[in-house]
Amino acid sequence: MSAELKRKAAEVALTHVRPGMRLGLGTGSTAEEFVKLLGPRVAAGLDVIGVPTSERTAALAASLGIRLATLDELPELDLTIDGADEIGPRLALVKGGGGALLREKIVAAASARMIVIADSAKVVAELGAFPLPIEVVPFGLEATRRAIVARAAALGLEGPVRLRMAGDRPYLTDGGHLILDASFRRIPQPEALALALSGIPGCVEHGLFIGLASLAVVAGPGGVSLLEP
Ligand SMILES: O=C(CO)[C@H](O)[C@H](O)COP(=O)(O)O
Repeated sequence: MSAELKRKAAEVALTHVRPGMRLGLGTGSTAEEFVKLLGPRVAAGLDVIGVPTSERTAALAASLGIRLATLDELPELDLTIDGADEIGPRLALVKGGGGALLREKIVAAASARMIVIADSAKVVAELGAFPLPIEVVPFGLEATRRAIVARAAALGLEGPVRLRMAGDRPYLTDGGHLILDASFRRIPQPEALALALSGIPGCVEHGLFIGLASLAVVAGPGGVSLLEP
């Protein structure tokens, strides 16, 4: 997606921000467009406080003068703005392409509302073309991977479950965990898959966000559209 489309979606999301709001700040290139637009508004006097979902977003927001807090300091948020890798029916999402899914999900769950910003290519009739990120603890990695394969086989897993790499080393999340990217191609039963993955020891969190988003702002060549669950 072009930076311009990302910015258009972010601009619409910004109209939902009110003075005094406690904001969850998402991660990824689209969420960064939102943070970049929020910075000048804060400099112009908009009083909000942000809880970042990654060290990367925290650094960007701080550089723009946005007041930040931890989720422990502000455990209830008004609104989270974040991107997504896929937006499916009823605003079920796949997230975690940027590796921040654990903090993103905790922050979204602590928010009264979550607005997803994306380009129209992220909207799909069925989730699964984007490999599902699954955050796991390093201990027992291969046993956890096999358990994921065994549980997910009946729920649409078609391809490999691969350890995400950053160059020649495993990618490490902000929480010190690893990410397995699972190639489903189709996820016909997201709720059942989410439940199955959550029950696997060693699996910290998965990238299926179900029932969390209340609005999607989708920018395409023909303009911006709003999707509700
Ligand atoms: O889930 C995420 C990070 O963990 C991102 O929101 C997702 O990967 C979309 O990123 P982008 O806006 O760069 O396409």
